[in-house]
Amino acid sequence: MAEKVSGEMSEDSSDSAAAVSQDLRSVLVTSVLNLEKLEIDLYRGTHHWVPRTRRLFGGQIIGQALVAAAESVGENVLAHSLHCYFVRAGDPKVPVLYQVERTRDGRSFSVRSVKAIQYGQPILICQASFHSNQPSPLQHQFTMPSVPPPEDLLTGEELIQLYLSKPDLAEKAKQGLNKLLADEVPIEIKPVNPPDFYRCVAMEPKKLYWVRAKGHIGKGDMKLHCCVAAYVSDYSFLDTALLPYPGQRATFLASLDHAMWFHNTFRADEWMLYETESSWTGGSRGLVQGRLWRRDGVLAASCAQEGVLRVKALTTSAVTNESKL
Ligand SMILES: CCC(=O)SCCNC(=O)CCNC(=O)[C@H](O)C(C)(C)COP(=O)(O)OP(=O)(O)OC[C@H]1O[C@@H](n2cnc3c(N)ncnc32)[C@H](O)[C@@H]1OP(=O)(O)O
Repeated sequence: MAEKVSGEMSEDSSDSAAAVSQDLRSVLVTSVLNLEKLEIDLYRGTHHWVPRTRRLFGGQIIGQALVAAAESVGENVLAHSLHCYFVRAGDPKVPVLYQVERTRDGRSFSVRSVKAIQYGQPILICQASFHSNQPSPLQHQFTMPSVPPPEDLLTGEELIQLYLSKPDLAEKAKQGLNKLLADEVPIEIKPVNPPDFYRCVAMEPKKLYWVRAKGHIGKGDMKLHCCVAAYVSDYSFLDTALLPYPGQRATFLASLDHAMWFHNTFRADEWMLYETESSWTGGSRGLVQGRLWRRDGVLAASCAQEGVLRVKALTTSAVTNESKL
């Protein structure tokens, strides 16, 4: 019989003392990243939130692939990096199978290859590397940008409500915002520098927002926090590259690859600052880089992604009504 893995981790004593009720648990750990084990190194994952593009959310596939890879390594190693290619669109109508290949186990590092499969074909290929914790005299990192704390900022939902309260809002824009509100994304965000709704001037391709998984995860297993962060890191990442182009609407936006490096321990259910920037666009593609900061200023993880960006010029009246959350 198939068993569930990873999502339901053991609680540490402070969490069990708090007796976290089931409905406060993050859906990311109870469902999305809770894979069904079918065989040794073979898992099945199901979907929770599906974007309006009707293709599977890339972050979900990466997070699930990392759960599958992490199941096959020792307890004392943590993911330090992953490199993925999205080779086909994921179909939300069927589950995804994850097949793990144990590429190498060394004294310090273990490498795994994971293929995410639908209809017998790979939709994602992922290499993940795990490392045992080792001390080092070499330690440096950039400094976290100075921003207002999450408590002083509006959530994505509150910003949408604010935009919806504008009396002269066009019907089409209202519909778009209401659809956004209805989305059941298992992530909470608080933008630090949200573009003004009516803004139709080019912005620097840089974003800053506080982000965390919705619901409670607990201190628990650092491996699982890495999987949750992998999920979160793909959310609203690639659209950073569109900020300089208010006159263009994306007709096709899809990530081609995603890389991630984990530097320090963190909790994915606590606010982290996501700093994203796009260093380049061209040839219908765009490159974005991201840094996930713990709120105490420690750099938790770095990410990079290239995506396809196909756009269409907006008419002047449409530019003013486009939502740029
Ligand atoms: C943004 C965050 C996310 O999570 S995105 C989700 C994760 N990423 C993904 O799902 C991407 C998965 N990968 C893919 O879908 C494929 O690798 C992609 C990127 C589409 C590869 O593209 P390609 O090799 O062109 O595939 P294809 O021939 O099957 O075409 C797909 C659709 O694109 C169109 N297309 C192709 N080339 C052009 C072009 N030069 N100009 C305009 N359109 C083009 C094709 O006609 C095809 O369209 P359609 O699907 O038939 O409507």
